[in-house]
Amino acid sequence: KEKVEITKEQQALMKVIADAYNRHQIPQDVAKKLLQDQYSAEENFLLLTEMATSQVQVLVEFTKNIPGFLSLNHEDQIALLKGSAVEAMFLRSAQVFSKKMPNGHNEVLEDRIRRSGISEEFMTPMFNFYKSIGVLHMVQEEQALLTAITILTPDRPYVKDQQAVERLQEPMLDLLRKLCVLQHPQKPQYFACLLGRLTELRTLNYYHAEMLTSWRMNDHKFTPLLCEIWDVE
Ligand SMILES: Cc1cccc(C)c1Nc1c(-c2c(F)cccc2F)nc2cccc(C)n12
Repeated sequence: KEKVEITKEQQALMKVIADAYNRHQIPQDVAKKLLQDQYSAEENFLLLTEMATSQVQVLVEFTKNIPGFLSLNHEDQIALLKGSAVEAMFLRSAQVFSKKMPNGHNEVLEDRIRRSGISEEFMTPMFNFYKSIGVLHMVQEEQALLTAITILTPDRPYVKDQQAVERLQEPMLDLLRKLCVLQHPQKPQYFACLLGRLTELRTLNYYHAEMLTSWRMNDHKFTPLLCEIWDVE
């Protein structure tokens, strides 16, 4: 049985990533608004747009705190952010959704999302993913590392220096593997399961692109930041 040890520098890396992840939380006022009294589909959509915009801002701030990210080629930094935004936001909202709020609020948030003019065909994969993340009961450090690993995916479109991204992603994967062994000793497959969620995440890019198109067809307005990160309008 191998003895799993987290080294000093891995502890330091963990602290930097976890602090960055916790420091940049979605403003509670935005999430709280969603839980207030009745809204029309239009108002629900506007609130979700505000929530999505703040999620992109939180994502950019978190990414800037990933050790080594700002030393990457600048075009590659943009390519990584644009290529991972949807996945990182699904991860973040899955975590917000699956535990952050007092009970009863999850149903209200789910109801708001379901009644915001988004068609059913996108709801099912979205909520299936939220549930599949919820059942894992990830600790904060695992969530933060998994998000950083998602952002540091070398084979995003237009990334030129993939090796430089791999060199940043590998230590995160190694640290996450050790953390899973230490946090979930009774589940030897836990690390593999987390990586399996990253594969499931990639399929959500497709649904998200479809959602954007259908919202635009119904003449829904986005914010400039959302237009920029997803090249719409
Ligand atoms: C904030 C939110 C939470 C849960 C579900 C949804 C539909 C949203 N809202 C959006 C998302 C989005 C996201 F922010 C996180 C996860 C999955 C997502 F579809 N993406 C976009 C893009 C343009 C406009 C909106 C309203 N929007």
